[in-house]
Amino acid sequence: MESFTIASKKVLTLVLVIDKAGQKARNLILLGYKKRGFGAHLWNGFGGKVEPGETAHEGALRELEEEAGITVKSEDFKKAGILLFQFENDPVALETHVYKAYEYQGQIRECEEMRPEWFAFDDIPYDQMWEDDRIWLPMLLNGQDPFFGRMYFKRKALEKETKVAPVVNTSTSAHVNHSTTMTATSFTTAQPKSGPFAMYDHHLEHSLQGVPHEVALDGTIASFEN
Ligand SMILES: Nc1[nH]c(=O)nc2c1ncn2[C@H]1C[C@H](O)[C@@H](COP(=O)(O)OP(=O)(O)OP(=O)(O)O)O1
Repeated sequence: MESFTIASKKVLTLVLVIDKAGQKARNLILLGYKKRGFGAHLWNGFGGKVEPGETAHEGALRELEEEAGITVKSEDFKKAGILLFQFENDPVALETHVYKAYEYQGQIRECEEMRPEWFAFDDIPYDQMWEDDRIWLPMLLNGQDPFFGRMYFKRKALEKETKVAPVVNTSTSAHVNHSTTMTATSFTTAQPKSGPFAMYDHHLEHSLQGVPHEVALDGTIASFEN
């Protein structure tokens, strides 16, 4: 039975850097190819867990520097939204604070976790990104932020035919043929062995709305302060 009860949450950050005067006057977005960890093998913004004593804003700036080698002045750093990711039967919700920046300082560099690359707005690799990105990233790029999104990753049953070997009934020596259809429910918040995160074994539902001043999330409050 599906359950989306939140017992606790992790606060994460996600930063999108945009170059409006990019190559050949095309708008560009900086994404990172995640080489390991949560979301490995996907292109994503830069970010991670907010550390104790840090605000989401501070954590986002720190992660951007760690993962892409660049800094953004506080006044150029804008909150674009909050996304709450919930996984069926997982009581830990991921509250992700999304930021955008149009200016940055420093030299973009690869690190052991992320390989940064610029993409034209019309060439964003949505099929190699988290499934929810195609819902809210266009809003961010079109200036339709701030937004609040609640994304539900539901389990999807996978039909798997498993033929069980014939069983020999020793008392009668008769062959009894069993052919069983097994249904495997496959879902994980960890990464799959290969390819993008659970692209085939979950089903995404979502609701998006403008951000109220404070967002109540089953008893928890996410303040929408920058
Ligand atoms: N559904 C989703 N869509 C999306 O676009 N980004 C997501 C996402 N779920 C998580 N993220 C982002 C948020 C955050 O930037 C990153 C996960 O950060 P984590 O810190 O958990 O991962 P790491 O394994 O890199 O851990 P660190 O050791 O903290 O760097 O993935």
